[in-house]
Amino acid sequence: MPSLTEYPQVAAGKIRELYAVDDDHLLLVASDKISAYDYVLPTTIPDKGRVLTAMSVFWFDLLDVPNHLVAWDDPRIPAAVRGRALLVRRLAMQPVECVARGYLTGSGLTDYRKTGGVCGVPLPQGLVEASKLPEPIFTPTTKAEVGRHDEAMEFDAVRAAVGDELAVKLREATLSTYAKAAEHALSRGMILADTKFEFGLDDSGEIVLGDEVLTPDSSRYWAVDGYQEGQVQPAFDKQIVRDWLVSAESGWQRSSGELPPELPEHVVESTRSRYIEAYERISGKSFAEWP
Ligand SMILES: N#Cc1c(N)ncnc1-c1cnn(CCN2CCOCC2)c1
Repeated sequence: MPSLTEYPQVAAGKIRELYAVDDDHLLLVASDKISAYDYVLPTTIPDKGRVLTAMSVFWFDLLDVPNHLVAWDDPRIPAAVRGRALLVRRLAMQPVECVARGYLTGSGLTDYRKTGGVCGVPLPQGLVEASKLPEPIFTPTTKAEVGRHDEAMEFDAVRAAVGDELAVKLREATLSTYAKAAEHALSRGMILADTKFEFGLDDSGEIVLGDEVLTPDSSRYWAVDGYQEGQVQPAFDKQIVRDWLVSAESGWQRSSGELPPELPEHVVESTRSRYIEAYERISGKSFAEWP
């Protein structure tokens, strides 16, 4: 069994790293780190990396779309990261974050209030926080460098970046995959408000779904119970952390620019439970069965 140190690191984000296994394979490793308010918090959430990896594996298996997953249990995966690592095939990743939105919130709502649409896609008047959109929309962004925000792209910018034909294929793949996932999530009592996919091309030029998929880090999940148009919905996974950080108990001021403090044990444990609950509700499986 190899050690992770044998694999050169080829990319790293706030929460995950990517290593080269060989010319054709990479290892996508999820940590237990958690971010909130654009900070990576000093406290980790035990098992978060394993839960989110298990969710990606579930979705790759459920969705009938070509994807980069080779294995999650393979001799090439070091024991130290087994269960929170995906062995994937190397793709030519496209320079677009492929976002699908079924509901209006966050930066999409901000764009709508300024322009009447999102990423140049016109929407009906009268929509409010958390409104369900008449149909899901493709609202791509750039892939910003670590520490910077992704920037909204209109469809013409996607066409300029990847060409007309591939732009259309990315939009279709994004919306069809979102629709399948949102339908399943709803059947499990969860609203998939929006999600971000990353696609690459394989050697035959086929579009292949990459990165992590449909995790609470790449998606907004809301519980159907309690959904209320017109108000900010609690994030299924991170709301406990967000609320504690802005509560008097934390002693932290978001506007201070200071790093957030360590999380108390009760917030860590509740948040761990929420990630596990999200996985078990979506997959119908027990997390205890994950390696
Ligand atoms: N997945 C995948 C993949 C692939 N299958 N083939 C080639 N490149 C990539 C790749 C390279 N960077 N990213 C962005 C996601 N990164 C994850 C780690 O953390 C940083 C962000 C994906």
